[in-house]
Amino acid sequence: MFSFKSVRTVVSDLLLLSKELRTIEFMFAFVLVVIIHSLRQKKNHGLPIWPILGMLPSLLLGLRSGVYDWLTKILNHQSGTFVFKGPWFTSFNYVVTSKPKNLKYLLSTNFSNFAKGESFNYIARDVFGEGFFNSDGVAWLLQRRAVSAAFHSNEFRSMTVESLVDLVHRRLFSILDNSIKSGNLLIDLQDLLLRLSFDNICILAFGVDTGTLNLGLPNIPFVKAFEEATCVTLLRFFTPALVWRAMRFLNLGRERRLKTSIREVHDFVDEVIHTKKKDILSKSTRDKFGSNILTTFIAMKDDKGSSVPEKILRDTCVSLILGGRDTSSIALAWFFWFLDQNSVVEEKILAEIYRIVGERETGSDKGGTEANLVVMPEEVKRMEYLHAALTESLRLYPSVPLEFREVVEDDVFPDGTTLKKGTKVIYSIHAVGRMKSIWGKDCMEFKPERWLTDGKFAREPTYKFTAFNGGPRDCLGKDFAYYQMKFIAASIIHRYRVKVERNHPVAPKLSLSMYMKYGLKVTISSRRCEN
Ligand code: HEM
Repeated sequence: MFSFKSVRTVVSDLLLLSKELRTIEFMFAFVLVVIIHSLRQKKNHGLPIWPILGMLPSLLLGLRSGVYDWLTKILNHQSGTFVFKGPWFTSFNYVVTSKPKNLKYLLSTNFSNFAKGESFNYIARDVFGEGFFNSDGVAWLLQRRAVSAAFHSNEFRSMTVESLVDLVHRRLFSILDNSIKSGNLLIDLQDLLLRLSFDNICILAFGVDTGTLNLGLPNIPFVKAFEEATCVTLLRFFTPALVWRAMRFLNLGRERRLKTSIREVHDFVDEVIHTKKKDILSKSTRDKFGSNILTTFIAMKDDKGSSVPEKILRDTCVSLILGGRDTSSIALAWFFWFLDQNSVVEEKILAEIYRIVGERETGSDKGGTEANLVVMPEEVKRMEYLHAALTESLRLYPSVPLEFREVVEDDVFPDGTTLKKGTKVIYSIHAVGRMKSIWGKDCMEFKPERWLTDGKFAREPTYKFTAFNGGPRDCLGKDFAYYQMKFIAASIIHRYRVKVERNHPVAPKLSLSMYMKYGLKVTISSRRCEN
């Protein structure tokens, strides 16, 4: 029998339940509306915008899957520009672009309104200080002028030729020959190329032979520390400032590793500067590699007769290593990976080398098939197809994939995007090289021919091919880099066949420079055996 009381309890329980159900229903509906609303933002903004977190969840997913391709996909979808909105109440917002007309405006037309800026300078200051990659105004201009004068001197050019012959023919070839003798061992070509360009820039810029490409491939702690430092610095750009600053303050995680790496990088460079200064003062040892950028910097005096401060010397050296070591070796690693999949291109490069060295005057080393052939500087310059193939590789895998700027005064991009003073701008060099609107439907294919007109290399404007930047901040080492890359590539291709390991994983690493994340594992065989 039901009592009146128990019926009342059941009814009140049911009422309570239905109230709770309604609350749950309401919350569910609310969450659904928020999700639908956030996802619908994707159509207009390129990414969902979530309450409080903004676009951060998508960025975290993008960082996991590969940030360069992720950005390129959004940029292609958004016709070349989108605004990244970070969490509420933070300044973690960016205008991201890859539109040529915006780039022309930013790099050249209104260059002075797009600085490296205070916030980016702060992010990279721990590693690069006030070095030319990380400074604006007078500090940048003075370093640029000094580096430019050194790069364009005849002495620098002839030293480049000399040191490359030694590094490639004596050191690199010994290692490659050894690997053949030992039964075609797997080698990491990217690692060898990085060692080569590191030794080369240290010889040319500092007059110091670091010998990382010597037989036995010695471990130099500086190298690992440098790679770690550039990697963590890039991650800071994609982390809300509050988070990475807190991690730095508490000495946690990657910020802790960064601190150790920076110490090692600075110790190495300080030691180089200290030794050079001692050499100059004592004059007891003659500089083995003649004058170099560092000795020029040490000797420089301002109007008041003061020398360049030690800190600026260090910052310039660290920037020179970044510019000189990573860029051209990484570009070569991607290039050899492309060649492995494009045997026709490799054959064309080989044919070009044979044709050009075959035209040498009688009496000189004719040796198109000569094993020890040393390619001469004038011959390197005439290698138009090789130049095109390297450029094509850089289009798809630019050594510097992303660039960062800050807007100085309120402005508007030519595509109509509003830029408030202090807006942070990222331009994706990686995306510019992969836009259908610039390169056509076959933009993802590796085709050196797209750079050739009547067999001659035809350059594109710098705001379409931005691998070397453009305008007043364009790459000062471009000619040097092309010479170095062409000389190394021609020498290797002429003498060896390079085969990439089957199923070798290939992906770009997240860092300031676009290393191959897993290196480039290859086997080498001698072409002599084929003739
Ligand atoms: C494939 C090879 C290279 C590529 C793709 C490349 C790319 C670039 C890019 C994108 C910039 C602009 C950086 C910025 O403003 O933040 C730059 C600047 C610069 N690069 Fe290169 N670079 C290469 C090789 C080199 C080499 C080998 C050197 C020197 C040994 C060098 C020296 C410089 C210098 C000094 C600047 C500073 C320009 C300035 O801020 O005024 N680069 N390079």
